[in-house]
Amino acid sequence: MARNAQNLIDIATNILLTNEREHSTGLKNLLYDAKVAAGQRSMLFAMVNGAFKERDQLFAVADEEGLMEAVALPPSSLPSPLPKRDFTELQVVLYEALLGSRRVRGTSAIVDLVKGRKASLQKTLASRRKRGATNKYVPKVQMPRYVRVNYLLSNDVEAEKHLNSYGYNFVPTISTSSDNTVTVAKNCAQWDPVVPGLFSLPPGTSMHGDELVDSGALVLQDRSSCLTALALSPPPDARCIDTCSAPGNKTMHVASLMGANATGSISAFERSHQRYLTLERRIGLQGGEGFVKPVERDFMSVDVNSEFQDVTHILIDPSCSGSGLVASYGAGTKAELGEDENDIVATNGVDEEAVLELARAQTELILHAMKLPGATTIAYSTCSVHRTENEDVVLNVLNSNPNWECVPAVPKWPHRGLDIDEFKGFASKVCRADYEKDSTNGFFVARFEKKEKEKKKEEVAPEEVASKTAEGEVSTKKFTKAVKKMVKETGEMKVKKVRKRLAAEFKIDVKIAKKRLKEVVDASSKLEIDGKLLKRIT
Ligand SMILES: C[S@@+](CC[C@H](N)C(=O)[O-])C[C@H]1O[C@@H](n2cnc3c(N)ncnc32)[C@H](O)[C@@H]1O
Repeated sequence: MARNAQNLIDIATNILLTNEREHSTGLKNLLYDAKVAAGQRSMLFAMVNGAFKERDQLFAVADEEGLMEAVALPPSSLPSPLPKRDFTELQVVLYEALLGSRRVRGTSAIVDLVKGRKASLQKTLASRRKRGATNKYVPKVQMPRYVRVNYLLSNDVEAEKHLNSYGYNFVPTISTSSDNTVTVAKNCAQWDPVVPGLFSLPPGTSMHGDELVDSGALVLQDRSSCLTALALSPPPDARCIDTCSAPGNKTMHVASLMGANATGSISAFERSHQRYLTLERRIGLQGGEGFVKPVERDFMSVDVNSEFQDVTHILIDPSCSGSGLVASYGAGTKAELGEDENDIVATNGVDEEAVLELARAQTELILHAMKLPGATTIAYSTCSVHRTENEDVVLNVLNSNPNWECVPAVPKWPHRGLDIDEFKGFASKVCRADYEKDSTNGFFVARFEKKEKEKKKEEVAPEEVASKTAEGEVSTKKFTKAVKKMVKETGEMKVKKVRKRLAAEFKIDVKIAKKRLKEVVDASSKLEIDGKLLKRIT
């Protein structure tokens, strides 16, 4: 009996672990595939779904009871990978003991632990409910304090001197391709091995009121959040768009990478008025005025046939579920930490519909950006760990637009996409970040590039771009070329016939063709060879 019960707990634990490993939002398939006796299937469904839904509540109770520590005492005060299996089994057993069948059966050490404390755990749960305690469980995460040097206003030497004056010594960073974690000792600082211009300080270091932070020369930004601008890395003369900018951490990181002598520009879109105001302020504070232009507008409203035709590089960091945010920083205010960079729509507890809706909007943003004729490079990121918002989005985009490909983003970053068969075409090219492996929030980044042959097709002269009109989006240069060709091929022709042929070729109204033809002829100084002929036909 106890063995059967333990078997069910083990199956439930494995399902939850697989679900987490594959960053899937659906448990249904895993439950259907489980090998259990017919009579046990409904018990398994209830156990897995209940433990999954009530995770925060259960862990919060366990934490108050000191059970989290009892399951796995970290070897020191430093963050250490938690033995995931034990915690997941604890989640299942707690569910059964407190909310499910209310019985604790099984043979494992976790079952014994919960059995011994059942009465006390029940009391804690009841008291939490009575005092209306939130059911959110925030893991005690100790993350280094990350600081980025803003190269528009400062440099690494100045930053080092500044930190030295506070008693911090820069020490060499120990990092290998297999260990990308960051551990900073007391009074030490270290440059990031992957992200240029980013340094880390010990967890809990408050930078509140720091002179260089207040002046915008130093920016408090999480390590993972720096990967997007790095994946884009536009040259200093690039024309860029950030489609989802506020509060501007990634926009201003792109600006910093382009440098103080950049000749390009960044149009920073933001659709929320409140957040736009923050963006505008931060662009000013961090030295982006003139070069970085805030645009209070929904990026989806951009007419890709007539606006921003010369934009080559696009950053897309859209609203997401925020499921990767694990950091519970020790000190510092929200604004100080730049936490409000994340526009979180659905948090834990995974609302599958909400996540699918986000993924739809994320896909549309990328596909819309790809329509800009000059676009060659796109960096896409989320602070979500769900494949729905990450690899699935990349796959959908690549299937919908074969003119673009996924290319390696930040090759130095050791952790790549989910190793699942359907993603094998690009999994090694995208980056994933994870608290346990990279000492940062959960994050995802992909870089898309337009395929070479498509770039050539789209190459258009600047004067041609400027002459595009809403009247069928026909450029004067293309139109003139077509008229010349037509006249050369056919010799004299009735004007009506010319108009009709042009209208058909450019898929425009005959009236517009007439107007455009007149424009071409009026400006026909360059059409001298055919001038006579053209005058006649008009
Ligand atoms: C995740 S946050 C961006 C964080 C920002 N990239 C940073 O690093 O500071 C997403 C932001 O994009 C905005 N947004 C979402 N969809 C948008 C759209 N279609 N056009 C313009 N802004 C959008 C949201 O209002 C929100 O402020």
